[in-house]
Amino acid sequence: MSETDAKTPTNKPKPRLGTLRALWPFVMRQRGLFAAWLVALAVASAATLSFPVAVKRMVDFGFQSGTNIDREFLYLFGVAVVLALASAARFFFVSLLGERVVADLRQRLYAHLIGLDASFHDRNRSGELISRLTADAELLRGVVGSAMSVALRSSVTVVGALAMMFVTQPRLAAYALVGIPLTVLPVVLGGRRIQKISRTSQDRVADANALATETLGAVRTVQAHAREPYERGRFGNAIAVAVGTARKRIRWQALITAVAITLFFGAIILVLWSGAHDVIAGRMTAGTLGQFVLYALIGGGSVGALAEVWNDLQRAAGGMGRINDLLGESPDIVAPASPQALPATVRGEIAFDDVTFRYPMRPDLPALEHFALRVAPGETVALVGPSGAGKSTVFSLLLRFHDPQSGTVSVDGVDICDADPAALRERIALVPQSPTIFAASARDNIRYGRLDADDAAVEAAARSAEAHDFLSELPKGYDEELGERGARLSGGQQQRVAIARALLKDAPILLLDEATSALDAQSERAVQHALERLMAGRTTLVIAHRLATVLKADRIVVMDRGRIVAEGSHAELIAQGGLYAELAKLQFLD
Ligand SMILES: Nc1ncnc2c1ncn2[C@@H]1O[C@H](COP(=O)(O)OP(=O)(O)OP(=O)(O)O)[C@@H](O)[C@H]1O
Repeated sequence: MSETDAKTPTNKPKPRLGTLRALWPFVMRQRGLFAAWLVALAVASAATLSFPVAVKRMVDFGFQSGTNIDREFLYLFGVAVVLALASAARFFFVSLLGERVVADLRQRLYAHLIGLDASFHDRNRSGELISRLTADAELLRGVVGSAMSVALRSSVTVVGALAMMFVTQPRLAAYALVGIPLTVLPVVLGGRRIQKISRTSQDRVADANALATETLGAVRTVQAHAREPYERGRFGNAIAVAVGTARKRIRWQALITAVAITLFFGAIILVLWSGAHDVIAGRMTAGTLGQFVLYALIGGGSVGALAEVWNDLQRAAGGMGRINDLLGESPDIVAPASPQALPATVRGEIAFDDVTFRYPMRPDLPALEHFALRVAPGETVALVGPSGAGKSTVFSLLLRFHDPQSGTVSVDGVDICDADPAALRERIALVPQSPTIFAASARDNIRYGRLDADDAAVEAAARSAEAHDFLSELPKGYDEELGERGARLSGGQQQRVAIARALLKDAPILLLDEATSALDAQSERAVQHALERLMAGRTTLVIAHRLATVLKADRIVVMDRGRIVAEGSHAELIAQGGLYAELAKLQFLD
């Protein structure tokens, strides 16, 4: 992917109304509802259009003495009841259709987003993606659940009313026909503009959402800096900008509606004026003019509705364009068509061969350069180096979050580019520096390591990780909700939950990013014990920050600027002096 593509979708050409076609497959998955809606729509429209006929009968015959006026009113009421029932059915089917289609779309979008690779998520803010999932999807609910309905219903009504106007009075109808194209023109022209503004408007909403997601997600940092007023101001500004753009769109929409309605009714009134003269001259009955007036009003109302809906469709096309862009993103990291199976006998051997890698967002700076490392099954290798040396990148490449530009990474003798990423990741357990604790029960948090583990296995893992004691002391024990990002646990406790998760996963390869933050002595010892149990019998790559860890490693690899600069045991490396000796002095104060 080139760098211009790698930017956010903002630079892509704006979508046309045609983007809404992408909704069609989703609608077709609800065929039954769609068909039921069409039937209800047809019945309701027929009932609407037969109203003026009933009115004409009432006026022309019902008011003549000697006829049965009651029957005419009964007929009128019958039409009203059919209209009511059919309208209710139409509303029910189309609203449900909207809900289902949007639910389906959101589900697909989420499923797609969560599968996109690290470089996609590096360049897209999660808050913005959430906005696509919510605000943009919401716009489409409006389209399917209402705009589509109004559009079709109004079109049917306009055509029907026009046809009936011709049946009633061809000459007057011909006059009215001239008025319609006049009204459609400004609507179409204005619609283009609205779509453009609308897309910008949705982008601003996404900006505000992204900001809120980020700051609410880091609320402690915000409060610790006493930056609540600052963040309130920033969010307020983002919202104000969003409202400003929306206002522009609304203004255009209002203007177009006014112009369309004026033109249409202007034409109708002109026609009526001429009809009124016909009635006075005795060329037409009053009932016929009444029927014509009603058709003209029904038709005119529908044209107004179409004008509004046209604008809604333009807005939704903006949203759908965004969603389409996202659905069109394909991950760079995919399983090959016929992935090579990793050997059945798991050894846990790792090899980096002459790997050079630059992050897509930093093409100028190699994060790893001619990096070569072999780790034997069961060996523990400590990675040490200054910040930015590329230690975490080693993990990312091994997990295949990114592919190197040159060189190969292999596990158990298989180039990981030839393997299925899911199979590869099954063989690796990661304990990150700040573990991710989900807003779920402690049990489910540990079970994230192996979803089918039973309660006994979860508890055994927690015991080995020295997490059992504090977990069972929680008010609800293992069923206690840990709060978003583990807000209810201390740092050391969070680490032990993460270790329990990795123990449960029981993968042959362990990637461990040691926490830099100092724990109290007791917690530290518990974490160390838990880690020892976790590392036993596994190939371990550890980004080490503690002397104890470094001393226990089979080998220490010193990295600087993406390269390996020294290798050996602690004593050997200290004796060599150089970067390691310096780092040791600074870092391993204990
Ligand atoms: N997602 C990313 N996009 C662009 N550049 C990145 C990304 N992640 C890391 N880098 C850059 O790659 C280089 C190596 O980073 P890496 O995170 O591997 O270093 P590290 O040794 O783990 O550092 P630390 O000990 O501070 O975590 C750094 O220069 C960093 O700025």
